[in-house]
Amino acid sequence: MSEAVSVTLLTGFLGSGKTTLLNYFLAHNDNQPVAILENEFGAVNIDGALLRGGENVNVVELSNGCVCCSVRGEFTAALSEMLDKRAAGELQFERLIVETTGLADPAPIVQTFFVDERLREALRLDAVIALADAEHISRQLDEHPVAASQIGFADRILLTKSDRVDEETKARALARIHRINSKAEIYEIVNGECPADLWLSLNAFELTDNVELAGGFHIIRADSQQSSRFQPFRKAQAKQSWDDAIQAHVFDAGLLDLKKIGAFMESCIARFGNDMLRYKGVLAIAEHPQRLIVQGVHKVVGFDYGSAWQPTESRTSRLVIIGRYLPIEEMRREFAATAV
Ligand SMILES: Nc1nc2c(ncn2[C@@H]2O[C@H](COP(=O)(O)OP(=O)(O)OP(=O)(O)O)[C@@H](O)[C@H]2O)c(=O)[nH]1
Repeated sequence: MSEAVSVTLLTGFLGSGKTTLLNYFLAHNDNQPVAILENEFGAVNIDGALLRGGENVNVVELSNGCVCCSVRGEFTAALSEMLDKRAAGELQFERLIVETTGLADPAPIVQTFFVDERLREALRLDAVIALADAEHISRQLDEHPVAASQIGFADRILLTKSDRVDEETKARALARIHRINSKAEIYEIVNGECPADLWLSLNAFELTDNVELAGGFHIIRADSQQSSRFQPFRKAQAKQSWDDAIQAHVFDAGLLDLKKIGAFMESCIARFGNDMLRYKGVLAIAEHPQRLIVQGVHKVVGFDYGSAWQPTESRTSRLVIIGRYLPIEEMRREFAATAV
């Protein structure tokens, strides 16, 4: 059986720049066979000239509704059909990019890749990329809960259109995005000019040891000699608060008891799994030489042992949960009680 196809899910509110990013990618694609599944209510947004030039690009449109509403049906069927055609040699692609409509909640789409058996074997979800329009994201978050869900699910966030806002507006947008998802790295891009390796092949669903929080954002300018510049978040902005239902919560501790942390995770997933969008932990287990990694999307969870602790390292545990309506104080108490 051939290797699983790497899938990137592109999300972001209406007009956030998804198609612009795709067009930039296609214009700079080095002929790698790629398929794009578009869910755009019939509108052909991908630049036709680019498509004609790119013989290794296949665009499939899913136009009878929004993927998040028909996820068990049309979306799964469209993916299966693409896989059938690939197996029959009618479609060639090593990579699949799914562009969702700006109004789609990524939750059911992400889950499809883990729940459907055939898709789970043939496709490997690489990462969820969310685009956020620096000019409009604050209003979109105020008015549309789905905008927070898109950001909450993301492994990486691309902040677009910063050329249209002043520094103050950008800083506010960044602080709010970071409060919803403090784990995803943020890259500021203009007109889709983003090197492909910054949003493709991130392996975000692998059980890796990394549970760092983003401390700032990267500025990408295609015309710049320097390809990327890191800028820490402003301290003052971090104090501001908004009432987005979705938020990132960080739980820190030292050594944990294996049975207790197992029971805590199981109980959280059973009680609150529907409201836990994404979570990841790198945990130090008493009397165990390796890190315990836990990673999940709602009720789909994976555990594994990662790299060994070095003698010089202090064994600390960190769990980050991006969720909504969570009884955080109660969860903090329960998490703390799993310490040895
Ligand atoms: N000034 C500026 N305009 C941008 C930038 N990125 C995208 N745009 C423009 O924003 C508009 C919307 O971009 P699209 O790429 O169509 O956005 P989309 O997310 O695909 O939109 P939907 O498919 O409707 O959800 C287009 O006119 C783009 O040219 C940017 O960084 N700066």
